Amino acid sequence: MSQRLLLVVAAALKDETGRILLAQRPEGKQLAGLWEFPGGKVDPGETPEAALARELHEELSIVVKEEALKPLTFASFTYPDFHLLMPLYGCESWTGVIHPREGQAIAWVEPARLRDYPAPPADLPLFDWLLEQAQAEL
Ligand SMILES: Nc1nc2c([nH]c(=O)n2[C@H]2C[C@H](O)[C@@H](COP(=O)(O)OP(=O)(O)OP(=O)(O)O)O2)c(=O)[nH]1
Repeated sequence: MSQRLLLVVAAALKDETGRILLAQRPEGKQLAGLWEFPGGKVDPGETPEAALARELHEELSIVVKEEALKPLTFASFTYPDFHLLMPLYGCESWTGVIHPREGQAIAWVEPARLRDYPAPPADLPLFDWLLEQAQAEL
């Protein structure tokens, strides 16, 4: 069976203490209520980095330079309607103050606590990857 491949870009925004920003998917969206990385679909003709900078501005009102987006790892996960391919970029610098613009709750989460937040299944290996990285940095 062939499945639609959906390219979604996501960011692990990291603060000075190593915490990662999660955002709760707003009501009415697919997977509502689950905690995820900010990001979204790459539009036709858009690079992944441009798409992620755009989404971060739309969702959180911050400005991120594409050079500040560091490729980390990716998720590849089959949902009922599509196959998700989601590169995860790290980002430690931006301008502006984080302000959720779509009514979504946000949380700064220590890597060891990421698994406490109900999340889309595609994200769970990414949570584990971030924890391993944080532990390796100690
Ligand atoms: N942004 C984001 N999406 C994720 C994550 N994990 C995960 O499975 N997804 C899925 C949920 C959605 O099916 C898809 C992203 O779609 P989206 O609805 O957030 O993208 P978007 O903002 O461009 O959507 P739209 O409402 O403008 O159509 O990827 C994640 O950590 N972050």
